[in-house]
Amino acid sequence: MHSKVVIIGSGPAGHTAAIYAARADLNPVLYEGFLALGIAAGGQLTTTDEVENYPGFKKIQGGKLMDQMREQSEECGTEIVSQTVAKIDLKTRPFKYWLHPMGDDEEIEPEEHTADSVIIATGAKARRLDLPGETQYWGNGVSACAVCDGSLPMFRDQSLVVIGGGDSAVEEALYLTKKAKKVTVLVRRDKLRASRTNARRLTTHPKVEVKFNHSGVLIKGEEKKNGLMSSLVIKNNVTGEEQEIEARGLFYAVGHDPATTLFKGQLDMDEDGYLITQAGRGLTSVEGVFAAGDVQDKRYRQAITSAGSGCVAALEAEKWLMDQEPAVENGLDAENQAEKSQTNGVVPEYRSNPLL
Ligand SMILES: Cc1cc2nc3c(=O)[nH]c(=O)nc-3n(C[C@H](O)[C@H](O)[C@H](O)COP(=O)(O)OP(=O)(O)OC[C@H]3O[C@@H](n4cnc5c(N)ncnc54)[C@H](O)[C@@H]3O)c2cc1C
Repeated sequence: MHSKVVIIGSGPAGHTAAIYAARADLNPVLYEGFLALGIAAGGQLTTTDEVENYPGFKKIQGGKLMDQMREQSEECGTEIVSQTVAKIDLKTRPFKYWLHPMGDDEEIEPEEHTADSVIIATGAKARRLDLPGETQYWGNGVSACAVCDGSLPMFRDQSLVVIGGGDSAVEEALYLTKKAKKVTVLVRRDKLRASRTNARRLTTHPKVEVKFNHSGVLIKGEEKKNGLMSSLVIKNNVTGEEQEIEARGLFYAVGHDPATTLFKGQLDMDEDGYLITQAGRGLTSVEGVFAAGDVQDKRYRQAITSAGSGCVAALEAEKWLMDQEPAVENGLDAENQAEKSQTNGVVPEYRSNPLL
């Protein structure tokens, strides 16, 4: 199969890109994944309950919001394929890619597909600690996103715990202090990895207690269906001593893994594996390949910012494809053809990516 635009990923970034590309008559094909990275089609929002900060919806279930986005992209004309992209070759154009028949652990299908442009919206996965009780109380106290969930009524005027020692952990803990009674921050080592300013803000905040050399051990709570968490057993890593502390909420701030394994060695990435894009435009280091959403954003990681960058990536892809048309329609002369093959398919006068 050959497509003008292929979108990989099915979170808010992927579906927004699909809506824009479909409305521009680009006939996009969106691969929503079959439990890619262990996340259902629809992305991270399918793992949360209430979303209260997506404009237009005062309160909506994460899964429902994503179902509605999917419906909208399909109605606009997107072809949605429930498979995971297993392999991609971005070295020459048209780009080539292959699929897993079903889940990530399945063999790769031999059939080769091609695309003129690719929008990467594969997202990221918040790291979990696999503490006992985590699955039981996930969404009922345990979360991986304070900015997303910290304002929920269940956390107001409550004692909360954040685990992590970097700048994200500090920012998440400070965010929680606005509504919580108390925030305890568990730091595995004897110091924070945050900037000095952030560290000072945290350690001097009247609602915050930082416990260095401490880890979480066991999450406890109500023993009924959808029961809330109520406490956390913690351990002093130096003395081995354990204690139980009051905790209505537990927020992991131990990092995210961007879904970029497919693109290693092909696209520029930062030291944490996030795709590097040109700020505000979604252009990656390869012309014709765009990225949107959490896969290229380690700072904000919100549904609305992902949707916004999905729109940008689709508009950039549309413009870029249009810029290619004269070369295709008018036919390139032999000299240009030779130059094109030597420049990885990029004809200099049609170059729109200033990074190249
Ligand atoms: C528990 C939790 C609660 C949250 N709550 C909120 C909230 O209330 N408000 C808010 O604004 N944000 C919230 N967020 C953050 C928000 O979910 C993310 O910022 C947003 O979903 C990122 O969107 P995305 O489009 O970049 O990708 P993602 O949502 O990460 O989706 C990417 C999708 O692509 C699929 N995929 C990956 N690789 C492939 C492949 N090779 N082939 C095909 N498919 C693939 C993945 O399986 C996944 O389904 C929350 C996050 C979490 C974890």
